[in-house]
Parts: sequence; C-alpha cells; structure tokens
Amino acid sequence: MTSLTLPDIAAQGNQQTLPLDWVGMCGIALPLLIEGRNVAAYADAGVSLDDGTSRGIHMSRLYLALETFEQQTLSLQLLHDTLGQFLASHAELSTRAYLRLTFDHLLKRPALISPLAGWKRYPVSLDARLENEMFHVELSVHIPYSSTCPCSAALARQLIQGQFDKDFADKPLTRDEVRQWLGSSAGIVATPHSQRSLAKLRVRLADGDIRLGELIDAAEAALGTAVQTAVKRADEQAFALANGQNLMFCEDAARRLHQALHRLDWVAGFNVRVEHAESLHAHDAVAESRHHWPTRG
Ligand SMILES: Nc1nc2c(ncn2[C@@H]2O[C@H](COP(=O)(O)OP(=O)(O)OP(=O)(O)O)[C@@H](O)[C@H]2O)c(=O)[nH]1
Repeated sequence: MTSLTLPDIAAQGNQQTLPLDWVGMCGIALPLLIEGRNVAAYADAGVSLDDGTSRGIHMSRLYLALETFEQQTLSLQLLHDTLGQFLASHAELSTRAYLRLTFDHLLKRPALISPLAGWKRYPVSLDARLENEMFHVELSVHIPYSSTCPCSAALARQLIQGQFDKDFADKPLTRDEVRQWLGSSAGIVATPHSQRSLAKLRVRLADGDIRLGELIDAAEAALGTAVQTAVKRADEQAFALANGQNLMFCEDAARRLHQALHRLDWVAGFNVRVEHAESLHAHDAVAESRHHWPTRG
C-alpha cells in the first residue's frame, strides 16, 4: 500500500504573528457520568494559541482528550487532568486551557402531601480553566422557585378588611356567617400576585467533590417554595399555604441565598442573581449578591 503524506496545515507557519486567547471547539456532544447516571452534555474545549507564528492548534487532540468522560465519574480531578492533557498535547503552543460542560441535571422531587414524585430539571454549566498552573472551576446552576409579593399580600389583606367592614357594618356577627364569608370569593376579594422566579447561582469550587445535589438542596431549602413536579389538589393547597407563609421580594431571596451559600465551606466564592418574572409588570425584579467574586463577570 502506498503511504500518502497528509498535508498538515495547522503545523504551518503563520505570516501574521498574532497570538489568540481562545481556540477550540464548541458544542461537542459528550456523555458524562454523574452520581451513577449517564447525562447528555455539550462540551466547549479550547486552549490559548500563544505561539502567534503557528497557524493553528490541533483540534483532534482536544477532542480525543475528552474520551475519558465516558468512563470516569465527573470530578474536579478529571477536569484538572483533562485540561493538563490539553496543554501537554499543545506544548510550545499554549499556556491556558479551557473546558465548559453544559447539561441538564434531573432530580426526582416528592410532592408536598400526596405520595407522588416527579423529575425536575436544573440547567448546569461547569467552567474549568488551567492558567499558569492555577486550576479554577466555576459551577453554575439555575433553580426555579415561586415567590409571592409581600407588598401585594398586605394590600390584598387591606382590601379584605375593607370588604369585611362593608359587609358586616350593620349586622351582628355570627361565627357561621363569618366562616361562610371567609370561604367565599365575595369575602376574599383580593389575592396577592405570585411569580415563577429563577435563582442563577455561580459558585467557585474549592477542593473536593462537585456537590451539585447539595448545592441545589441548600438553595431550595433557603428559598422555601421550590416549584413542584407531580401535583394533586392536596399538594396545591399545601403549596398555597407555603407561599402565604413565605412572602418575599427579590431582595429577600438574594439575601437568603447569600447566607445559605456562605455556610457551605466547599464554596470558595459565589455570585447569586435572582429574577422574579413579575406578573404585576411586564419586566422582572432582579437582585444580585456576591462574595469573594470579581465585581464584573
Ligand atoms: N486548527 C484548526 N483545525 C481545523 C479547523 N477546522 C477544521 N479543522 C480540522 O481539524 C482536524 C484535526 O486537526 P489536527 O488535530 O491537527 O489533526 P492531525 O494533524 O491529524 O493530528 P495530530 O497529528 O495530532 O496533529 C484537521 O483536519 C483540521 O483541518 C480550524 O478552524 N482550525
């Protein structure tokens, strides 16, 4: 068989000497192993091209370095080793390596009262980089929850009081009549507005495991009214009660999350952003809080 030499354009010299900050591939399909389950993820893999005289990087070497994710459980060590491999396969060319993994993490959540359960989807991204031998990992997760406006609740209560004064102005009060009135929409004339809300958490991981489930649980416990999966009427009623006891502005939600993340000793720094998709307005109410986090970014 004649052996054919394949042209290697990437290895050619470059006429314009210009280093590049990031070169690689985006949207690579990649199965991950997380908590014993296979998860369909996408990877963006890249390196810096510091040697501006080289035309290109070797994309296939980054691609092939990702193969281990299929067999090994996702861990900080695996991310670190992979980035190390990116750089080792680009000696003389690159000093910085980057890997972003994005996937949906599914958790089974029980109903509040009924014996039902269902799956909840949490979009996740993991950004790892190796720069000057320093390894950094940022975990980002989006957590939906429900929030009821405390101001709207107070305004609604005032209207209900006014209606009570009107309806019972000249009447002697009987327990039964009041009870009936409380159960009628003619009595409870106003309801506060609630909104589906979103907490966007970004945390810098110190050494240890990627404790994704623990992070989500801590955030949902702090928020109090996570959105539900399987719901019967009994669950909906319990949810209405939980919301009535858990009124919050976006500022309240951001402060609660700040305190909850601060308690996690494996979190080296964080950025919290909450978005309340208001039903009062066509715009959102938003609050942010950070700790050991650069102001921008
Ligand atoms: N650098 C670079 N490569 C690209 C690009 N688009 C496609 N490729 C292709 O990616 C393929 C893999 O490149 P390399 O990793 O250098 O492949 P290779 O030379 O067979 O592998 P090595 O011998 O390990 O260098 C080549 O066929 C490139 O043409 C691009 O924009 N930049």
